[in-house]
Amino acid sequence: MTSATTTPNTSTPVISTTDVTKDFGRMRALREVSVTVQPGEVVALLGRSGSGKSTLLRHLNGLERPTSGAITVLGENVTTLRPKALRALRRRVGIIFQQFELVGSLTVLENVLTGTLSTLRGPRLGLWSYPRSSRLTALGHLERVGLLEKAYNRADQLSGGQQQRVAIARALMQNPEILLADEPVASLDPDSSDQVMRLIREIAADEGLTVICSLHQVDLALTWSDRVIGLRHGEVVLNTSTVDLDKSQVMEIYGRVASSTAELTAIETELGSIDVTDSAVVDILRGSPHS
Ligand SMILES: Nc1ncnc2c1ncn2[C@@H]1O[C@H](COP(=O)(O)OP(=O)(O)OP(=O)(O)O)[C@@H](O)[C@H]1O
Repeated sequence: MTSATTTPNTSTPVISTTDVTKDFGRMRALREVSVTVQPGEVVALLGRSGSGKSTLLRHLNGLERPTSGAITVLGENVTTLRPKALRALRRRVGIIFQQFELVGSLTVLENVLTGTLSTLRGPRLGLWSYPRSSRLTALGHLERVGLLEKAYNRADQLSGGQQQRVAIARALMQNPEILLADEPVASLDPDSSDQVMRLIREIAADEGLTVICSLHQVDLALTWSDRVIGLRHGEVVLNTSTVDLDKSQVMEIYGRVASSTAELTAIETELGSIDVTDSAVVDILRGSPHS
């Protein structure tokens, strides 16, 4: 695992976007997004469905190209990289998804091993086609995520939370310096969501891994991240250290930028229920100047 020693924990950001705008036809998905992420930070990307979270994450490993603006990841200008250099960069950036993307008919161990495919020559078929060192590393990662005893089970026999932990182990096979997590707990129940977020947080701390994780839930963002970047209609409306925030403040910011009471209600429903005894929130709900 690459640690913070190879990506020095200085003020040089590992990720930096400058005025990134993305249009899909006439649909503007990102609006002049400028954010930086420091080495070892765990950042939550918070926003409703359609606010641009996945689009921003996809720009960070070059799966999308911005319409305008600049993106630097691990010192590389992602927007101008040639395919070979982009593949090399992607090996340094692990990614996990809401739907885990495991092969259900394969064993858990084989699924983890597929995380090495980008570094091995030729196709692999079956456990024994992988080098012994890779198999040992994969078993180590399974132990790290608490699933060593499931190594030889079929992946589709595992619960959703367990499958996401397998996906994390698979991402670790790349020795990533950055982990992008696209709604990693959106399909999970609250307990499993907490377990997965705790695991991501622990691995980030142990390995100096930088994490950007998109989430819908304010509670999870505040509990497990160092900083929350809030998106609304593709625009950054919040970019604040978690220690400086509580849930009502997040909702207040979303309330201030909501264009109508109906939008605020929808935001509130989607980002999580709020304590209506909180005076700031009650003020917004009662007398929104935007309604
Ligand atoms: N390839 C695409 N072509 C056209 N429109 C797209 C494309 N990808 C995303 N969009 C649009 O861009 C906007 C932002 O989408 P995005 O998936 O980034 O949002 P999100 O915040 O990740 O949402 P969710 O939480 O539902 O995943 C949406 O309106 C979406 O429909």
